[in-house]
Amino acid sequence: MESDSKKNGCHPESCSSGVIRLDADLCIVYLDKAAEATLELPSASLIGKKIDHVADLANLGNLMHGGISFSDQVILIGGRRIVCDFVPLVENDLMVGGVLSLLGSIPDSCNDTDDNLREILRSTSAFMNFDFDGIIVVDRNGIVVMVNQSFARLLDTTPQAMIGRHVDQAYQNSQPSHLPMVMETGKPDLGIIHYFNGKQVYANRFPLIKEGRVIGCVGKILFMDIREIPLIARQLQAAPESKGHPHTLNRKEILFKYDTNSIVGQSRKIQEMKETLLRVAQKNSNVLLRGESGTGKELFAHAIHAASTRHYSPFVKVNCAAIPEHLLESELFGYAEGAFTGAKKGGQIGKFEQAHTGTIFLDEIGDMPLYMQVKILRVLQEKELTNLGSTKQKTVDVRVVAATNRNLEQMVKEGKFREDLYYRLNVVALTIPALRERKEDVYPLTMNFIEQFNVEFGLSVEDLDADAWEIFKSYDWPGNIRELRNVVESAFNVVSGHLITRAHLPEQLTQLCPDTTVDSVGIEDFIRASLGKKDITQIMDQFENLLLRKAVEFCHGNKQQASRLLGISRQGLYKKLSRQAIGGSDMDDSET
Ligand SMILES: Nc1ncnc2c1ncn2[C@@H]1O[C@H](COP(=O)(O)OP(=O)(O)OP(=O)(O)O)[C@@H](O)[C@H]1O
Repeated sequence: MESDSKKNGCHPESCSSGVIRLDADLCIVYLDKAAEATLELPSASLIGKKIDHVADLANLGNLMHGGISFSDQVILIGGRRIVCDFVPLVENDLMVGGVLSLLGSIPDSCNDTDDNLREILRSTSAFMNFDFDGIIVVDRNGIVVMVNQSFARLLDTTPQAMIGRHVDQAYQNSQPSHLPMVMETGKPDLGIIHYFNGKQVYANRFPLIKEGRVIGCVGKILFMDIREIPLIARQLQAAPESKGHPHTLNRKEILFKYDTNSIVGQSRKIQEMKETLLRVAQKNSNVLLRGESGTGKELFAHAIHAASTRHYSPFVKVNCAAIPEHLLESELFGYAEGAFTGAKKGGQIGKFEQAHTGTIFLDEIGDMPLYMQVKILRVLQEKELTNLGSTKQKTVDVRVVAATNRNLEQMVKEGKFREDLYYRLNVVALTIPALRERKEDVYPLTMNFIEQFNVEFGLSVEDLDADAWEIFKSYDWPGNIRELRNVVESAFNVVSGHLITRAHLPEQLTQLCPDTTVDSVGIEDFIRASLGKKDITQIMDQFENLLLRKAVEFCHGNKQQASRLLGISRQGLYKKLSRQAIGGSDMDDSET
């Protein structure tokens, strides 16, 4: 029988913490009080010492020397196991030192790890952290002694929170671990499907046997989601053999165009929405996305799919407003061979079937005709559909994400939208706020689009000038993010330098925020209005413009005299007039 403390496990104590700064040779240059306490030596005797003289780093030492960061790894200090992170300090591509953060110790009282197992852990800890597949190691008592980041991430936790706990306590929201059973039988458990935090994973488990004795057990997750397996098989089958080398599967290839990271925005509203989205995505409920046109409803729909367990299955978009009414039914539900004149041989699969096991995105759902609403409701309720021209019922498993910018409640009242369908779709409603309600997102969105268009246009635009930013901030963006994106794109068509200025923006924006000129408000007010919005070159430009015009005016248009008045050559004056686009700047010899 295990003691209670063992059963409950122990996890790192926060008391053994601290920060140690190291130089390029991994000698201690600074340590805080907490680290001093953890090392149990006064700082004076530690400064200048090599870190591997005071701690057993095992293979982690190689990583530190190589300037490679790691987190949640175990080192030994005075026989105690301390969980730590390492971040190298790099200048001009050279490692100039690093910071070792001690996160907490795993108490000895909870850890009578076998020496043989300790040795295995010491020699494998470094590579385990970088393994893409999830790996966990428990000692013979079932206490987690090592777990890598991939594994912990699957459980929405960190290695630090798991190490030291009994494996029964360490898995949240999952089937109980089979590792204790494998240790009991001493036999490997291969190709097992295990339910882990909302996903079915494919795993192997091996007992660790030394001198005929089980000293622990390793679990290794081979596929983080078993739906990956047929996909990989399909990709391998389709691999071009003619190239002479096997097609290596890049996991990115099976990922998506957009995911939650594609949603740019730092406003509280958008951050909260992203959190809700991640929570909602894990469930299977239908989602209704509301928001004005261009707020990002489609982007959110993609992100929900990408964050859901359906993400290896298709995401199928249907724009309900764009499909001619007479084609809607066959588009959505497919048709059987010979269903109507001109029907394809073999029939056609509909959008719902295409989305089987995945997500269907019904955009502009408010534009769906009433008779089609009934049919959609049936698919949602019965999970069954019938192809046009057929009597055979087919089962479909789809999650519906619908979107609209129309007032569905009003449409229900007016009898234009079915109430029962409304409730079916509105299980989870997410309303994306208009851009004018979260102006703080204008900056990150603009910078994000600048980055995208730099690649697309082959330019190196860096920023907007202060005046253009002012316009962006005061404009209301009725077309929301789509309009912002279009404005940045149109600026890319005319910009030549590193900055987007007022001159590159469309009239609809600049008209609403007229420029303050010296002429319109006078010198004092112009300076007051410009400081902080325009830089010195722009302000001086305005003064030069005024001065040039006044000089030419004073000389009744005689540029020769005006140039003398300004103390510059005639050519110099023409150049300046031309640069400032002041009229009559063509060389006119008659004036000489
Ligand atoms: N938060 C965001 N971060 C980055 N890009 C965004 C964001 N929101 C929207 N976009 C971009 O803005 C454009 C419009 O977004 P989207 O098509 O998703 O809007 P929508 O609400 O579905 O519009 P509509 O109602 O007109 O169909 C797209 O190019 C999209 O990628």
